[in-house]
Amino acid sequence: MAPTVEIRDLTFTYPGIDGRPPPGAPPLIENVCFSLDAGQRCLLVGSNGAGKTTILKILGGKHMVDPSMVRVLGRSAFHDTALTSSGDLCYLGGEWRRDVAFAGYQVNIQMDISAEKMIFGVTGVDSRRRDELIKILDIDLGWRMHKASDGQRRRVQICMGLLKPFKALLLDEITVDLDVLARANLLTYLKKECEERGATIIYATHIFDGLDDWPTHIVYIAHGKLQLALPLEKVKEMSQLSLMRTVESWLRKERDEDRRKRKERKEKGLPAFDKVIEGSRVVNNGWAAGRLTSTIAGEENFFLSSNSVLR
Ligand SMILES: Nc1ncnc2c1ncn2[C@@H]1O[C@H](COP(=O)(O)OP(=O)(O)OP(=O)(O)O)[C@@H](O)[C@H]1O
Repeated sequence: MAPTVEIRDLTFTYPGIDGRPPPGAPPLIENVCFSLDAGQRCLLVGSNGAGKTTILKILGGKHMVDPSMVRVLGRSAFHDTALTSSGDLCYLGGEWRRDVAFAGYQVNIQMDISAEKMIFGVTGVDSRRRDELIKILDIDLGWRMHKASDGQRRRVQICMGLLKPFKALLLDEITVDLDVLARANLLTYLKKECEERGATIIYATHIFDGLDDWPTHIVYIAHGKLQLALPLEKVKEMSQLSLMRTVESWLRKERDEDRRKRKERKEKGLPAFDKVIEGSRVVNNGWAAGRLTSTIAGEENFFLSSNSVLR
């Protein structure tokens, strides 16, 4: 069976305003390869700025790359919007933290609206799944979103995000606001989703509480390059430390190496940090709501689209 997520030689540079990488800009993500099968849960780890969010956004179809570089359920999310609109592929992170899709609109999660209205506004969902999520996340349907705490608001948002039975889920640290119990319950639920339904999850996080036995795989990225993609057992064989201490040791080594290189550059009279190439920052973080031309017909028709860069 084909892997659920397949990344082959993924290379990416944020485009400038003209849609092309600025001349001289080095790739931000370089030759990343890994794949995950149905039922697997991957922790995506790396230091700040390593490229985790960028990879998740590419997988989620928010930045365009050559469709041969990333396949989710055999398709490219950027080129085939049905992958996300059907709920088969779900991305929770980034922009999603501020707004949620509600009854076909983007809604700010701090509006004066009840949790019940938000959650029941998502149509076409299985009521048993909805009830289970409400229970697991311990949501009071009477909460008013504008008066709810950050964590309460986040629980409603996570509930809404998970209502459709995804096949692939991309999580860019969404549990920071959750209390210990809500986070533990959510992690247990997500594990069950993989074991019972064969869902595949990639979870980028810096919080390792309760994660020692949660993932099946670990992927470590540094400076946009793959350092390691291994099953959890292999990582445990390599290190006697807890997962958090293991990752900490990798990041410490990486930082020491970076410092050593910077020192060497300084000694040679070069600037310690690489020169930042101007023009590669995308306004709105690469997201432009809507498309000028639908690409739902598939990637083979994509050359017809006038919006080949942002979506
Ligand atoms: N829209 C953008 N345009 C240009 N460069 C960007 C953009 N967004 C992020 N970057 C750069 O890409 C690199 C990787 O960022 P990314 O957000 O993917 O890292 P991350 O691993 O998720 O970090 P963190 O752990 O801090 O969330 C960073 O150097 C960042 O400055």
